[in-house]
Amino acid sequence: MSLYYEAAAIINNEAKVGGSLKSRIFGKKDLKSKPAQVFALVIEASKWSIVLKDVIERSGVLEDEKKLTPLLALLLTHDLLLSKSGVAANSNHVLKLSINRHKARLSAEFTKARIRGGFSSVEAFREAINEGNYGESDNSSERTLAHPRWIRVNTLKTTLEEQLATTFAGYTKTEHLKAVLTATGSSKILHIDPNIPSLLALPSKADFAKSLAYTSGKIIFQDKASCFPAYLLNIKPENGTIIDACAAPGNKTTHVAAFSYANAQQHGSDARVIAFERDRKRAMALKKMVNLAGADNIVSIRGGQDFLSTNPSSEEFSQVGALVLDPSCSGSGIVGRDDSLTIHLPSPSSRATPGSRDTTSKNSKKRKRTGNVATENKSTSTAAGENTISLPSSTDAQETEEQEEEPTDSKKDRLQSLSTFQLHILTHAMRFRSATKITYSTCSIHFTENEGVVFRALASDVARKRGWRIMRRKEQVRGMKSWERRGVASGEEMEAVIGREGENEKGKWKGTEEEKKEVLDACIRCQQGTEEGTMGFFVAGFVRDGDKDGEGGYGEEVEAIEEDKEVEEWNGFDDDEVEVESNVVEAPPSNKVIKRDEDIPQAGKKKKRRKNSHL
Ligand SMILES: C[S@@+](CC[C@H](N)C(=O)[O-])C[C@H]1O[C@@H](n2cnc3c(N)ncnc32)[C@H](O)[C@@H]1O
Repeated sequence: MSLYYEAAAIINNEAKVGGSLKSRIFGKKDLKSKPAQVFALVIEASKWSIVLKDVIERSGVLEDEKKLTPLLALLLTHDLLLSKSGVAANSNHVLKLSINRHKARLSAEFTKARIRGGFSSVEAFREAINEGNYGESDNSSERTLAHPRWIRVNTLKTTLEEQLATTFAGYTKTEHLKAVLTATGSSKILHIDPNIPSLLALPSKADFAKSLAYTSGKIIFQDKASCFPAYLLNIKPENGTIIDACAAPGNKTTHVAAFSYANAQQHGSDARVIAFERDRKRAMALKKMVNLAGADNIVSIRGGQDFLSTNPSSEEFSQVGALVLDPSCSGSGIVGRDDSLTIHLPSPSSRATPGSRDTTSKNSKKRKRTGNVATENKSTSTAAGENTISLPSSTDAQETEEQEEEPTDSKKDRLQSLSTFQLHILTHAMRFRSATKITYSTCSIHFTENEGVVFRALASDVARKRGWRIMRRKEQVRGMKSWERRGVASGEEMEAVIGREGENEKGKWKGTEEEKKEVLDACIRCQQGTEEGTMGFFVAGFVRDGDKDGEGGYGEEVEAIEEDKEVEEWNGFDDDEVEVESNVVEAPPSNKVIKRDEDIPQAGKKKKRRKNSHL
């Protein structure tokens, strides 16, 4: 099969597998073409498709070449006109012959498109395409909200002021995040986040991956929501050593290290963080990140070590005063930065008439970018009459979730087993002798993994015996207290975790309506696709008075876990798939409207974890 057939099959997801485009290509064992070549072709052709669609239609290729599908025509035209090495096939290959027959017309239409766009050279045209400026409306109110490029200034190595004066010199500050969300790719604006210290929002296409500041660890790509847990911990001298229980790839570890260091500097104490990462491979990524961030003197990495196998009463953890828990989750809140890959397909029967040639706006920059359309197997027609293949944007993904009726039984089961594992991590953390503060977070939008786990943890034996309670909103650090999006729960969801009046049900939370509201108000949520520019995320803090040191023995909820011989655990999508592998691009499964969670079982690793021996 040629490169073009293989690329088309991948885009159409004929193998019906989940996961990112990258993983589908690089994980496909029977590819004849080089995976990197297929990947590059798909990405480049999708970027140019907004131009090539018109070029192909105006050339009438599809009317003359009945064997070419719109997608094949697009891929071939891309290579014919834009690849240095041309169409990658033998000169007598049927595809090469059919596209070559139209070379003169295609080239002429491409030149016209370039001139209409006001580009003096192909290089200038390419630059606009790469920066996402082509096809953008000039009117910011007409532009769709893009997920910003969040950049955390790593205060272990530099300061916000220094970065503003160097890496971001030439950028204009805006008070309004929305200006960043609707900015064109080349806009040099930035917004200093009002909630998280030393955090910046830049337009989504801002590319600092090759900047010295990034390669030297002075700036870190980290979604705003992902900065909440370390900040909410509000590290104080009395917190002693901090544990990050689920650390790789290390965004939160290095953030905690930065806060610990600042705290130590201020109070003349030591900064010490212990980072657990059960997966050895991921522990290597963690080590790299910790070194790059200049946190290696602060963070001691326990690579390949299961946090759940630690003994909370052991001497080595006697100084642990606070823990950050960011366990594996369904990842349903993750916004793949590049998951809105959209391919504009030429229509088979729309050779432009002379009149229509003239009506295309002189400058396609005026044309509004086609909205992403959740598609089925075939390309779909948008209201604008465009055929596109696309993955839902972050907003679409959210809508898909909301439109979803009842979660299926298998999805419910999966969330249930995830939440059992998450509760286990949380109640284990509550046993550390000197611990008085915990943050628990997920990048999930599901109650079961979020507020549900919080209520179940509060009702656990260990929480009651050791005096753990929710960190109330009024006790939270300023930027978190002022964050408006708080915990949510429907009556039905609450029923699952709240005990009935007059009944003594094991592991069920009991409290007044007022107390329930207080817990929900203490929980912090982020929602993807909003004007807040975050991914979907959840975090809650727990505190206790240090003088209450009940036994904290293993309670009923853990016994319940022990009864399952094995805890099935989903390893989920992790931050690194968003922040570290920021180039991951997803293409659509071919046969259905995408629901993020449906991708999960194939996309990540599902593991059977043996129950901990010490429990
Ligand atoms: C959501 S990711 C953590 C992301 C990380 N906190 C960050 O901000 O970069 C969860 C990680 O926890 C690890 N993990 C899951 N269970 C664990 C356990 N019991 N002990 C240690 N690590 C665990 C997983 O391998 C995975 O790398």
